[in-house]
Parts: sequence; structure tokens; C-alpha cells
Amino acid sequence: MKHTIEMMISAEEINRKLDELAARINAHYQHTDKLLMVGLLKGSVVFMADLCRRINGHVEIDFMSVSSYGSTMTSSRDVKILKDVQSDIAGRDVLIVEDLIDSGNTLNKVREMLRLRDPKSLALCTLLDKPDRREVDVPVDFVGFTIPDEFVVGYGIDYAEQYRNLPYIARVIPQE
Ligand SMILES: O=P(O)(O)OC[C@H]1O[C@H](OP(=O)(O)OP(=O)(O)O)[C@H](O)[C@@H]1O
Ligand code: HPA
Ligand SMILES: [Mg+2]
Repeated sequence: MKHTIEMMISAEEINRKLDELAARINAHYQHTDKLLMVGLLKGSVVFMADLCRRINGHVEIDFMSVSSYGSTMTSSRDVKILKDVQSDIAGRDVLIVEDLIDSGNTLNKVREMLRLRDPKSLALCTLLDKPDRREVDVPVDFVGFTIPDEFVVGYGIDYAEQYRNLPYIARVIPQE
């Protein structure tokens, strides 16, 4: 699809938000030993890299890979688990780290899957939230930016695998 992109959230704004989110997460987990941060590949990689370096104490990171979008702009609702976490999460404090919640299908599936493994606690952090697009309700504990119903790219987020390397978040504008 022919399109252009336009900056929506600058790298500086993202940095400020990361400081704010990390302060809230650090306060929430101040008495927790060995927090496990679980990122969803590939979109959360950049956010995870920047966020985990702001978290205090003993922190472990792990990744899952689930995919529902392929190269389209709509959720297939059929969320596939392509790679599971390596850690045993039973009895652990687990924070799922996601780049974006749109329909909620991805996080709903991942949350349910991890919950069945008896973590001590399970919370969710997302950099971006698009509540207008929600198809399933997912409780989110830490939200960076609430954004309108626009397709976004950058800072780890792709359109057909492009733009993950942008240091800022941009909206995709379809062209004739
Ligand atoms: O709330 P939802 O409607 O489920 O959409 C959000 C998910 O979609 C995107 O991932 P995608 O499946 O495209 O894979 P990617 O992270 O590898 O880009 C995004 O990174 C979220 O994980
Ligand atoms: O806005 C988006 N951008 C990229 N991937 C996505 N997956 C769900 N929503 C989006
Ligand atoms: Mg993703």
C-alpha cells in the first residue's frame, strides 16, 4: 500500500514517558525480589531495552513470540504462539511488556496463558494503548500513551516489517 508517515510522538517525549513509567514500576515493585519482565517479540524489543535499564534491583528478562497481524493492518484474532518463555514463571512476579494494545487479542491470549502457570503476580505494561479499537477487555496496569485509532509505526512497531528502527512513533497515512 502506498503511504507516507508523519511523526506523532517524538523520541524526547518517549524518553520522558519512560522515566515516568519506570518510576511507577519501581515504586510498585520496590519490595519485590527478582522481577521477571516478559516482552512480546518483535514489537516490544526497543521498549523493553529502554525500560528494563530504568528498573532497579534484580530484574530478569524473557521473551515470547506471538503473531496475529502478519503484513496486514487488521488483527486476525487468531493469535499464534511462535515462541514460549524459557523461564518457569510459577511463584514469580511477572510484568508483561508490550509495545501496543489495539484489539486486545494478543495480550488477552498471552495473559490467560501465563496466568494458568501460577505466577505470584501478573501485571501488564504497554507503551501505547488504543482503547477505541478494543475487541476484548484486558486489564492494563501501566500505560505510556493513550492514542487515537490510527495505525502507528516506529520504536519497534512495524508496518509489513518496515519502520521498527525509527526512534520516534509515527502515524501511517494511506495515499491514493
Ligand atoms: O491488541 P492487538 O490487536 O492484538 O495488537 C497488538 C499487537 O500487534 C502487534 O504485534 P504483531 O502481531 O504485529 O507482531 P510484531 O510484534 O512482531 O510486530 C503489536 O506489536 C502488538 O503485539
Ligand atoms: O497501529 C499498529 N501498528 C502496527 N502494528 C499494529 N498492530 C496492531 N495495531 C498496530
Ligand atoms: Mg507485537
